[in-house]
Amino acid sequence: MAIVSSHTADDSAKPKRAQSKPSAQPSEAVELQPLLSLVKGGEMQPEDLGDEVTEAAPSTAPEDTLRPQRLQDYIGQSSLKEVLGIAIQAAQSRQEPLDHLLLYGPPGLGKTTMALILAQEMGVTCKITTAPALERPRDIAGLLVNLKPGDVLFIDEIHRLPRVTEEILYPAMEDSRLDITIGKGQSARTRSIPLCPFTLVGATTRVGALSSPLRDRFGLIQRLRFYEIDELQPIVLRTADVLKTPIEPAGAEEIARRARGTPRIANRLLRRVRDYAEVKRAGPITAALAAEALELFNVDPCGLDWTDRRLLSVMIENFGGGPVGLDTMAASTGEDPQTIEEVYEPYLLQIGYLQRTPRGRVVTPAARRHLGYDEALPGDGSQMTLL
Ligand SMILES: Nc1ncnc2c1ncn2[C@@H]1O[C@H](COP(=O)(O)OP(=O)(O)OP(=O)(O)O)[C@@H](O)[C@H]1O
Ligand SMILES: [Mg+2]
Repeated sequence: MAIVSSHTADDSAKPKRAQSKPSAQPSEAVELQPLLSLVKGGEMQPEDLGDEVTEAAPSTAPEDTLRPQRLQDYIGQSSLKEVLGIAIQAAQSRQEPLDHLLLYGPPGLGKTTMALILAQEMGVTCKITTAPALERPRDIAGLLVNLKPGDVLFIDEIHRLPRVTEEILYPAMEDSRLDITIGKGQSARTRSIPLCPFTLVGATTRVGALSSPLRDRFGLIQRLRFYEIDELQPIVLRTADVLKTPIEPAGAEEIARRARGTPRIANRLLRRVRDYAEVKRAGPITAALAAEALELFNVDPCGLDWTDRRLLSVMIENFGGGPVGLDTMAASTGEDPQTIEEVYEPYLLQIGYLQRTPRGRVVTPAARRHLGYDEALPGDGSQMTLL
């Protein structure tokens, strides 16, 4: 079933709709006019259509209320903003849709937010869906035929698109054309339906998992990087303002320092600190209060949580610091290998606590120091120089 939610350019005052997730409640069937005309003409059977293509019900999901609406309010990612700012201006002056865009990077860095901003800046609607919801060709067909000129179609986790669905996207992206096969066996025929030119924005945490034909059809491929503390601090201040939570700049900085370079985590930590401050009736969030609360929630001064510390300490204690293969790390910690690779490892690599070598992952002396282990044990990052 394809679940899609729409964000229109002028809906900032309306309640925000949920980012599409398979759990969203379907409410209203999407029009399938061009396909329906084929049904009326007897060329397609009604069962050929995606009868479950639906729109998600409006929602006030906390994440949606915190998203900045305009490019100028999107903090950090300066080179991404510059590239997209130019692309928007050029597309607007030519009165064309924006080129197809692939955004990749670890979770929570602002990919969905950027897709919504792009639609807002272009004055079009953003339809949001996620690849696992596009199981069958008719799911994606139903979405494509309903796009208006210039609309943004945002597909989250695009590396998970099934092959059959992906192949429908190729002519749609290149020639604004939908090729569908009608009927089965010997009587099967292919029909082409013209589509409105649109912009596909794909998001993924695993750009390497995309097939090259799909990757090559994106005109813009942009990576989101982790945020610096001085970029996360204004994000925390802005969120505190939206949540009407009194906070001092130093309090916001303390939260930013422990947020693993990730806005979503910064916002989540702020909510935890806000709870703590309210329960303790502590007044505005100061640096000391933020530190006290986050210690309680097991978030250390570098932003490492219980799982990060466990991954590193298992590697040090059981494998002399590495090299350790991903599957071995997963088996020894009980974590899923993909979660380690996509969620935990990128930040540990970024802050230099983990290194990847051809023989596996290695814990660095800096990580040993941080966790209070003896730095000079065999198997630590000093072996790296030999590899
Ligand atoms: N540059 C930014 N400025 C302000 N807030 C941001 C920024 N980037 C992200 N956020 C906030 O962080 C939260 C997570 O962002 P978003 O959902 O866009 O991340 P994502 O990259 O799509 O994550 P995922 O890979 O898990 O889908 C949102 O609530 C958003 O408000
Ligand atoms: Mg997202």
